Amino acid sequence: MHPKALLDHCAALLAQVLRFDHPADAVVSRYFRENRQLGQRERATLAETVYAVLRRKAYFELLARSGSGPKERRLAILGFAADRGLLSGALSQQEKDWLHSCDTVQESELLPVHRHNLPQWLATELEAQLGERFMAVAESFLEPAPLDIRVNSVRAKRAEVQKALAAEGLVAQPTSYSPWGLRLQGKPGLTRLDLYQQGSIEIQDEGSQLLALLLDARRGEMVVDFCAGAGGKTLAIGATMRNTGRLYAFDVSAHRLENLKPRLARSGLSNVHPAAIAHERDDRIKRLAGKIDRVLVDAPCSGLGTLRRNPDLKWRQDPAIVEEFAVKQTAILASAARLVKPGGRLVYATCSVLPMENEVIADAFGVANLGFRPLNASELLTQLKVSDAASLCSPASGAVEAGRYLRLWPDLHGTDGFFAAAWQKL
Ligand SMILES: C[S@@+](CC[C@H](N)C(=O)[O-])C[C@H]1O[C@@H](n2cnc3c(N)ncnc32)[C@H](O)[C@@H]1O
Repeated sequence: MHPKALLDHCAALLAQVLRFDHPADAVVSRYFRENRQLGQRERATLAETVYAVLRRKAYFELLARSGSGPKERRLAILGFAADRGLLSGALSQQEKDWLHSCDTVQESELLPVHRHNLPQWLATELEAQLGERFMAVAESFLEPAPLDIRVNSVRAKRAEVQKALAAEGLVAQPTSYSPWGLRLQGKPGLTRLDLYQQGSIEIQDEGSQLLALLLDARRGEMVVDFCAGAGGKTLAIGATMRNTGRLYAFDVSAHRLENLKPRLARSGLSNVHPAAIAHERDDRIKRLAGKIDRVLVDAPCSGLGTLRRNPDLKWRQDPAIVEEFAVKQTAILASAARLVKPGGRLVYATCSVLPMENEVIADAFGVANLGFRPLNASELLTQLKVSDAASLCSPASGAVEAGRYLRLWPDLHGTDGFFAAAWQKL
């Protein structure tokens, strides 16, 4: 495809994505379905251009104030995710001169908003929480996430998978904290590999793997993954149970649970029982009350810990939506807690970085549920032989002891932003 046509596609797709009426990945997929003539490379350039613009939208909009032509085209030029030579072939002389002048802008001259590229409400929240670390965290969210896989311990060993990947010419290193993880160099396609087709690997951020690890589900237990979705954590939990016991995968979205089925088939797990529930007080939940050894609540949340992958979220969420999530999270956690039997473990987790969806929910649950003993995440992970577990957890704050909560950050741990709290039912 001629670079001019490719740039036109980028601008057209950006115009759709920047309406923010649907998630960016859904808009991109729809655009690809509607434009079947686009090849693999062109699709990659289009998607990466859109994501580059979403990441640095505030900065690019500043640059786009100068220049001429439709705004989406200017943004697409700034974010264009292929080499400059190719881009040049698509630009007028005036656009080339404008782009050259944009290249000379010094970072030191920029206002904070043009460096952190966050909406003001979110910048304020994060700055209040992070103080001097704020800009480092914000900048870490501007980088694309690495590609992590989880080795399915029911099917294979991590070292074997690393070797098998090497035989395919793929470089992968063991992850720093998760015992099952490998981090790939670059972003190779993995789904065509036998390793993937035969269920030895799943694509999963290292942070997600650590949440499943924290539940520490054992052989023969009764376990519930309350918000299982497409089952990323379900599969990891099922493997820690060595394919024994009974693992219920609940979700209100039957559609998401459908997406678990092919993954389940590949994984070789036969201990997983997916079931759609109407809501968190569903009769099915009532019947299991007090019977479950371990319950994971991977709660619906703003997703603001995943901005490296979903940069549109920062422009689509707002404080009112976060407030709604907090209400939902409180209700789901309270219902899920009823499942846990005495001596059993409850884990509450999110992929949000906002205290309102994390510490505030967990602290309030603790105050209202004295029958649940808070567990120290750092101690649990140390027992599970995670190296330097204390560095993955929150420092002491107010009445809360150091290490109480798991708190993952891209700048510190190279994972998405995650939170988790654990309790034991007395
Ligand atoms: C963070 S996602 C889960 C991701 C999944 N655990 C994984 O690892 O891939 C949250 C899920 O909660 C589900 N959900 C929302 N409200 C719920 C409720 N009241 N009860 C159970 N699940 C709910 C959503 O459908 C969504 O799939």
